[in-house]
Amino acid sequence: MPPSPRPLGVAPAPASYSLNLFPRRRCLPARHAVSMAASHAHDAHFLRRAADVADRSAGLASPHPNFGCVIARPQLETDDVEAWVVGEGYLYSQGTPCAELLAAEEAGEHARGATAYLNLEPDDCYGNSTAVSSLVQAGVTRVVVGLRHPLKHLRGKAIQLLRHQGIQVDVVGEDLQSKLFKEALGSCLIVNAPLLYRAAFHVPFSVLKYAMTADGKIAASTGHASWVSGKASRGRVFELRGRSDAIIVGGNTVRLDTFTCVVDPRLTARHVKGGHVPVRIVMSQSFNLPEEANLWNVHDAYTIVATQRGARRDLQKKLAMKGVEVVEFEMLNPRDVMSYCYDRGYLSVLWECGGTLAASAISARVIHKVYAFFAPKIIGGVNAPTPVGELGMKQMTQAIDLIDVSYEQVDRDMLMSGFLQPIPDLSPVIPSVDEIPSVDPEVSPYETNIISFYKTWDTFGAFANFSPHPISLPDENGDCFTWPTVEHYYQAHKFVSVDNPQARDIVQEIKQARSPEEAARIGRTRQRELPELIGSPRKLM
Ligand SMILES: NC(=O)C1=CN([C@@H]2O[C@H](COP(=O)(O)OP(=O)(O)OC[C@H]3O[C@@H](n4cnc5c(N)ncnc54)[C@H](OP(=O)(O)O)[C@@H]3O)[C@@H](O)[C@H]2O)C=CC1
Ligand SMILES: Nc1c(N[C@@H]2O[C@H](COP(=O)(O)O)[C@@H](O)[C@H]2O)[nH]c(=O)[nH]c1=O
Repeated sequence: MPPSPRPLGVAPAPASYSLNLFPRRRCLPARHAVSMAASHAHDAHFLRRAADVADRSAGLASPHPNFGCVIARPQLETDDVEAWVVGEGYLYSQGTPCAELLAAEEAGEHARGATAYLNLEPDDCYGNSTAVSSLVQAGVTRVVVGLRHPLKHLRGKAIQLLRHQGIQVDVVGEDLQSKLFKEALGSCLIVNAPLLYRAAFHVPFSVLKYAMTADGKIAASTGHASWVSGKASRGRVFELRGRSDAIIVGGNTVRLDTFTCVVDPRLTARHVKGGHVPVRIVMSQSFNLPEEANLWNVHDAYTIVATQRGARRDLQKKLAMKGVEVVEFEMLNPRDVMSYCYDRGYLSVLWECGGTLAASAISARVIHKVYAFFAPKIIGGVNAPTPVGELGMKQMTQAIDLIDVSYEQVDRDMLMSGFLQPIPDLSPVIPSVDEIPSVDPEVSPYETNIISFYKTWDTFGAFANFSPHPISLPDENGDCFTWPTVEHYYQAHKFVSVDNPQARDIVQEIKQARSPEEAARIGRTRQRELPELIGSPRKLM
C-alpha cells in the first residue's frame, strides 16, 4: 500500500541539499532583481525551456505525461538569461523522482525567492504531493504553469495547493495573457500532445511516417524500398519509434519487405541501447503472412498481429508458438485497433504502413500528425506505391491541410511534419469515478463502490503496478526489503524461486531498475531469453 501522503511542506530534504558557501553564480537579493513577473518575455523563454526539458523523457515516461521544471532567478550582472537558470529537471520515467524535486535539488539555496516554470501542472495524484512540497521546501516564491492538467480529477489540485502555501501561481492563458506566450504554449501542448489527444479522443496519439522520393513514391514498382531516405533520416525514425508505445505496419509491407526487399522489417528503435522498446503491430485481414520474419522474433520486441476473426488459424497457432500475440477483430479497421490500443494504455502510436493502410487510417480520422521525409531521388514507375492510397477526394480543394507545419533538413533529405488535427485544448472532461452515475445513469450506486484503475494517473492509480510507490516486504530469508514499485517486485518474483546464480543476478538487476518500465522490460526480456529460470509459482506471502 502506498505510504501515507507526506504532510505538505515536508518534502524529503533534497539529497544534495546543502548551504552553498561558494555560490556558482552571485545572486543579488530579490529587492534588486528584475521582477520576473514584469518580464513576460523571460517567462515565455523559461516556459519554453521547461517544455524542451520535459521532452527528454518522451517515450520513457509513458503513460505518464512529460514533465519539465526550470527554476530561474534574475541576475542583473548578466543579460544572458540562460545564466539565470539555477536548476532544472524532468520526470525520467514512471516511479522516478519528479521534475520539481530534481530541479529544487540542483538549485539548492538559489531557489529561494526564485520562479519555477512548469510545462504542465504537476499530477500530484493520490495524495503524493512531492512536486508541490519540493517547490515549497526550496523556497520558490512564484510558479508559472503552461497547461493545467488535462485529467479532470487532477486538474487544478496542485495549483490550489501551491497557492494555499502562499506561492504566486501564474497560469498561461489565465493570469498571463500576452501573445508572447503563444510559442511557449505551443511547446507545452506539443510535448504532451499524446496525453492530450488520448484524453480528448480516447485513442492514442497517432503519427503517420513515410519516406518519399522527389517523384512521390515510397517504393519501386516492384515494392523494393530500401532505401528511400538516408541513414540520418532513418536515425530520426528510430527516435520517433523510441517515443512511441506501438508501431503499426500493414500486411502488404510485411510481405513485400520480407519477400522482395530482403529488408525483413524489424521496426525497432535501434538508436540507443536499453531504450524504450515499442510494441510492433501488424494489421492483416487475410493473415497471409510469412511464417518466418524478423517481426516474429519477440526477443527483439513484443509483436501483435491484428487480424480478422478466423483468418488462417493454422498460421495463427504457429506464430503464437513463437510468442506472437494474435488479436482477432470482427471487422479489422484502424478505429477499432486504436480503441484496442487505448484500452491497453498506449499514449502514442507510429504508423509505418504503406499507402493502402495509411489511407484507411486517415479516412478513419485516427491519424493526428504526419512526418514526411522527402528524398532527393527519382524512381519513376507507373505502379510504384505512393504514401497515401484512395481517400475518395476528387478535387484538390478537398485536400486536408496540415497545420503547425515544420520543415527541417536531415542530411540530404527534407523532413516536413504537421498536424492533421489541432492539438485539443484542455477542456476534455474525463469524468472521475464518483461522477460516473451522473454520466451513466445505468450505473447503480452499488457498482460505484467498485474501484477501477489501469493507469497510474487514474483516480485509484496508486494501486497500479507502475505507481511510484515503494513497498516493503520480507524476502525469502525473512529480511525486509523495500521494492521501488510493485512492478519491480512482480517481475523479480518470476525468478526468485529458482536456486540458480543467473536467476539471482536477474533479481538483482530488476531491483536496480530505474523505473517500473525498465523493470518490466528486463523481466520480460529475461523471461523470453531464459524460460528455464522462471520458477513455479509458489506462495509468496
Ligand atoms: N518508404 C516508406 O516510408 C514506406 C514504404 N513502404 C512500402 O509500401 C509498400 C506497401 O504498401 P501497401 O501495399 O499500401 O501496403 P500497406 O503497408 O498499406 O498494407 C496494406 C495491407 O494492410 C492490411 N490491412 C489491414 N486492415 C486494413 C484496412 N482497414 N485497410 C487497408 N489495409 C488493411 C491488409 O493486409 P492483408 O492484405 O494482409 O489483409 C492490406 O493489404 C511496400 O513496398 C513497402 O516497402 C511501406 C511503409 C513505409
Ligand atoms: N523504406 C523506408 C522505410 N520503410 C519502413 O521502415 C520499415 C523497415 O524498418 P526497419 O525494419 O526498422 O529497418 C519498413 O517495414 C517500412 O515500414 N522507412 C523509412 O523511414 N525510410 C525508408 O526508406
